[in-house]
Amino acid sequence: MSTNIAEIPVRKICCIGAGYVGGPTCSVLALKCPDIQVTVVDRNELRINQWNSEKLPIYEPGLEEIVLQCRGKNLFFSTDMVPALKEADLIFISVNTPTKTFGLGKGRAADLKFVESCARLIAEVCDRSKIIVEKSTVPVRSAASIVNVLKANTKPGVSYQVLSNPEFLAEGTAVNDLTNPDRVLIGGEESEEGRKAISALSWVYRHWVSSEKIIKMNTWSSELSKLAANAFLAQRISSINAISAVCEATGADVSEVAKAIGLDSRLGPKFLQASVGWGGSCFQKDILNLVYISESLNLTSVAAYWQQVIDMNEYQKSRFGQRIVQAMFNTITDKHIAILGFAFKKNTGDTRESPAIHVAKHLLEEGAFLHIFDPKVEKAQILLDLDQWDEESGMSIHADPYEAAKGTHALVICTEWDQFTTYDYQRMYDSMLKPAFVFDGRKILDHSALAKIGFHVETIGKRHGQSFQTKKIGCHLFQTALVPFDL
Ligand SMILES: NC(=O)C1=CN([C@@H]2O[C@H](COP(=O)(O)OP(=O)(O)OC[C@H]3O[C@@H](n4cnc5c(N)ncnc54)[C@H](O)[C@@H]3O)[C@@H](O)[C@H]2O)C=CC1
Ligand SMILES: O=C(O)[C@H]1O[C@H](OP(=O)(O)OP(=O)(O)OC[C@H]2O[C@@H](n3ccc(=O)[nH]c3=O)[C@H](O)[C@@H]2O)[C@H](O)[C@@H](O)[C@@H]1O
Repeated sequence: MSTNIAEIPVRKICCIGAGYVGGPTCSVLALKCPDIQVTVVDRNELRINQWNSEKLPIYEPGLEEIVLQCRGKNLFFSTDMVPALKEADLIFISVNTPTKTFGLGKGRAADLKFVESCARLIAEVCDRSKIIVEKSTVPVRSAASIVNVLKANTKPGVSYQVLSNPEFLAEGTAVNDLTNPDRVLIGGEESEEGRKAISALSWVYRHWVSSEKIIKMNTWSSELSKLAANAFLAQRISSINAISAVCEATGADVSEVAKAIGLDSRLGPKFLQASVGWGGSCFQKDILNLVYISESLNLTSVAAYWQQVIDMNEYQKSRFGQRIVQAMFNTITDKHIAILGFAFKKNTGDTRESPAIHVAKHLLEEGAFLHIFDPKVEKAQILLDLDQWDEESGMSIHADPYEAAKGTHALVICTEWDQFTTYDYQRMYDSMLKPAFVFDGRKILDHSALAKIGFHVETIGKRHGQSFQTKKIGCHLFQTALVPFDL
């Protein structure tokens, strides 16, 4: 579709929601579109103050530079929602869409109360027609609900076009994902007005995204594509994690298997890193949402299929925790264990659904005392995530990895931070109790170098070092945990 820039009057954009999506997306938008004024609004005053301060509310490589360059020029953060909404030509709704915690669909359906309240506010305060862009991840056909709410409350003479424009950025690489997207989806109504709205949003993206990457489609396809993309990505990790369990039981090495699979050009090498399990704010909630939608449509086999992707992830997280206990002679009560990495992945301070939380809780329940270190996660966040335990009874949180390791029986790697590969593990080993264990839940360390130092090393998807348990300890408990043959 050709777009005539001069005809499209998008001069002011407002984004509701200054979170992990709204903040970075609008910062890049402001950087790439100096002719557009972008205002990000949020009802959370603390968050807005942080966006306006020197310490941004989220850590994302490359983001600070962009905010500093654009803030106060064509990028603004505010809690004053009404004027920003009234002035905007186009409004992004980028609020959270968590899993419902009560009522119909509890534990599975997406809670759209924040999206709905945005639609109500827009209809209440705006007195001229606008384009509303659904940026949040929502169940398929949500745009219809937004249209209904808007129509029922709209002022006379005002009309809205609602577009679906899901976001595919991943945390830790958000700036690069936004500046070089694989694709931009724009779903809209199949009408003249719908096409005009799609063109207007497309014009905004055309400031930096080539037209071949801007894919126009019907609204429901666009909404469903987002859920499907996350489900496929998570499914891939669950699949390699399922294979990792077979590797541990047989002597195959999951890294070798992943390499072999990934060289098939039909499959490709990405997202085949076996791990302690996937985390993050979206995979779980979006798949649960897909499961709920499928069940609601009486597609029970489809629902069961996607549910299994989540179940496999739960299995993987639990399996890792159990393996730590088993390897440490079936008891970790009163033992000191260092957890290196608490974020759900590297290059972010976000801990939402982090597998580290699951592992830490498992170890705490088994009676261990934890020493936690993460380069970017705030202490208060860790205490909040592990709120049943406090600093005296269960854990201490460290600002230095060597301090965290000192006097412990084991190191547990839960996040794949690059700097973890450069630490002086000899120094850590010398300060630890013996035998000293390493449990590498991310497969990032040099295991033979660690074994040379003297560590007993266990990792995902590789049969664990039998020699230590069977030859040196010889306890029957271990024999049962091991596979019945030696390679
Ligand atoms: N986090 C991520 O990497 C990605 C998230 N998404 C989707 O984007 C959406 C937003 O996710 P995040 O940015 O991570 O959420 P978030 O929780 O970091 O931010 C959402 C913000 O919206 C604000 N908010 C909620 N209701 C509001 C209202 N009525 N008025 C004003 N502000 C309101 C909240 O105060 C919060 O600051 C979700 O649907 C998510 O599934 C999509 C792609 C990537
Ligand atoms: O909708 C969303 O919120 C986003 O969800 C994911 O992004 P994100 O969760 O930020 O990060 P990912 O890189 O996908 O990692 C998710 C989890 O999987 C784990 N992972 C990833 C890749 C891999 O090979 N193995 C693996 O265990 C990561 O460590 C992390 O815990 C998707 O990658 C984004 O495209 C999507 O926009």
